[in-house]
Amino acid sequence: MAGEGEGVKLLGTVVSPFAVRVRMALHLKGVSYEDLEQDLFDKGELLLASNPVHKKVPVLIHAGRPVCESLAIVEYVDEVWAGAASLLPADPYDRAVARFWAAYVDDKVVHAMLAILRATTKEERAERLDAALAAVKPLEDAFDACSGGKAFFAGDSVGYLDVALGCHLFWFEALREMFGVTVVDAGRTPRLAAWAGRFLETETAKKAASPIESIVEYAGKLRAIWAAMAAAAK
Ligand SMILES: N[C@@H](CCC(=O)N[C@@H](CS)C(=O)NCC(=O)O)C(=O)O
Repeated sequence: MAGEGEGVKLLGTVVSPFAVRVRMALHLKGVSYEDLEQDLFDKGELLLASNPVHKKVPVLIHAGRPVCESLAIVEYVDEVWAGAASLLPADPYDRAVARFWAAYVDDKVVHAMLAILRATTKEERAERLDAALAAVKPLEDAFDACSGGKAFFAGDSVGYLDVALGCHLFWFEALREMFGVTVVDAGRTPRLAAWAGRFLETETAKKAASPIESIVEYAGKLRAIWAAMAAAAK
């Protein structure tokens, strides 16, 4: 196994929630790394060679070897830098539950968020916001069982599921700025809203945060590309 102290590089972008997730894990574990900002509209050789299957960020390069997929990277970081507090729960059942919800976030919540961004009319966006609120509701319902009534999904401090969901809060905020929609809503999901407030106050969230204006700019570019593709397909 590669040594803990050997060179760590992160191929990411400042706006990628999945890269933010990895930055959060590295911060929690106290790992120093080099952040290599990628241009996703003009992918570089290192990214293509490091993640030839999906060609996506983030990729963590540790001692020259690439690790792909943000949740796999978080688990890798957790295992390699085992000296710092564990991100995943110690109990196998709790670990399985945390992994289940993290996969749920990346499937249902991310899908719902992108659907809002892709909407082309106000009506479509309103419908998709309802779907997004329905997608986050099960996480609201799971919060007490996961947290044991404590501040974070992982208990007294931030852990695996906190970073799995928390990395998306900056995009939620960008959607609010762009379209006035609120995905984690204090009225409908009060526990999640309170959790989000606490999470954003942590040093980890502050250190890894994406600037909202950069997300808005990037999201605008994506929407322009999708609109051009739709027009070309007509
Ligand atoms: N499941 C992947 C998702 C990564 C992902 O979607 N990355 C986006 C940026 S947020 C990307 O690299 N997109 C470039 C592309 O699709 O070509 C993970 O968790 O790492």
